[in-house]
Amino acid sequence: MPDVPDASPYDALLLLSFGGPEGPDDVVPFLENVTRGRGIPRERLEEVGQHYFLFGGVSPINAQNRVLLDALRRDFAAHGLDLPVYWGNRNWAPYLTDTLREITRAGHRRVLTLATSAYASYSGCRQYRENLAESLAALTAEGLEPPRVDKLRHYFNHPGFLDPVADGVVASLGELPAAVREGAHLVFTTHSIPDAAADSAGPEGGAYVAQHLDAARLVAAAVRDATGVDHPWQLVYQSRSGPPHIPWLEPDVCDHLAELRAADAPAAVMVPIGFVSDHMEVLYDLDTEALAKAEELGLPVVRSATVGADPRFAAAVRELALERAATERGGCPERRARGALGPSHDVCPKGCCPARVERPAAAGAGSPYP
Ligand SMILES: CC1=C(CCC(=O)O)c2cc3nc(cc4[nH]c(cc5[nH]c(cc1n2)c(C)c5CCC(=O)O)c(CCC(=O)O)c4C)C(CCC(=O)O)=C3C
Ligand SMILES: [Fe+2]
Repeated sequence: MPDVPDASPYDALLLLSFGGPEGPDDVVPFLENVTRGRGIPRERLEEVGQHYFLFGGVSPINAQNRVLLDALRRDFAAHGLDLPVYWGNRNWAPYLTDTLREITRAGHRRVLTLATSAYASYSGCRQYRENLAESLAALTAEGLEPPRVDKLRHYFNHPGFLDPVADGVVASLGELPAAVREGAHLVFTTHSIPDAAADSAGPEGGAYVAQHLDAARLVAAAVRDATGVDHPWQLVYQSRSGPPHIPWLEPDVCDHLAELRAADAPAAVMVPIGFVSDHMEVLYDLDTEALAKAEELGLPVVRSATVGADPRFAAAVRELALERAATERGGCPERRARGALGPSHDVCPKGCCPARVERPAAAGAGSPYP
């Protein structure tokens, strides 16, 4: 008789994502939701709106999440894990508050959250926790008694995240012309954030860049093991917004491609390590803009796959959920993680990834919703 996995005290898993428009009429209201109170220049918003209109006003992110949802449910069922999976977004339907209301009405009391962002930062972690707190407040105001909500630890260095990324890079190298393959550079790319946000990311600061560097190093090592070739690599940034006088993480991916060309690099693989699935940043900023730049430069470039709904990632989510459940029951489960940083913290401490203006944040120390 195989072991029945024990998720107690948890009784539901919440897939928490960004959300995106599903048609042209959604684009402007979606952007208004995203940018409310954030001081993003009007021109930047119009520009980003155009990226969505170029794809019929449809972001790929919701379809990606539906596939992930399905993969998680199938993986849980196949392993006898009885943990219902719900999906809610911060910025578009299905909205987080509606999903948490459904979870509350179904009688669930302990919810574990999987955010579709693998790294620490204000935008990638605390902002999700602030939105959880807002939704819990809204439900409380409706007279409901919402469940306790926790968040899974960062998974950037989990084998179930790293292995699919590494396989994607190996596959992309295989798509490059044989003559330039061996000398190809690996261009790991992630969302730029303000320098100030990078400095204060995580419990001790600096976690956003440190986590990306470790993940990139581990993937580059896995690629070397698979191909026998030590490809040079670098971490670069994309999708910068905000006013130009505020410093954000650099170099930009397109500038880096130009530098590679100038240095006579024969080819490159762009590895969108900062993104869990094919978001608009991948489809537009990389596949449209950066690949056009590469073409203009005459540099052969291929973009490698995101993790998406890879079965190894779904299995990693199951493993992380069971790990956290065991920890909550007072046990000491194995906590798998590769690299120099070790497994990330389970509970964000009070000052983790601080916002410019402090707001209540759930699923961490100091949450008003214990
Ligand atoms: C670190 C990070 C992630 C990765 C972690 C995670 O995945 O959460 C991420 C993801 C995403 N960002 C997304 C979309 C947008 N982000 C914006 C604005 C911003 N992002 C920022 C950072 C991040 N963003 C920042 C510092 C800003 C500036 C304003 C602010 O401080 O908030 C804007 C406004 C326009 C603009 O300024 O570009 C849009 C439309 C979508 C949906 C894409 C789709 O539809 O597929 C996704 C997954
Ligand atoms: Fe963003």
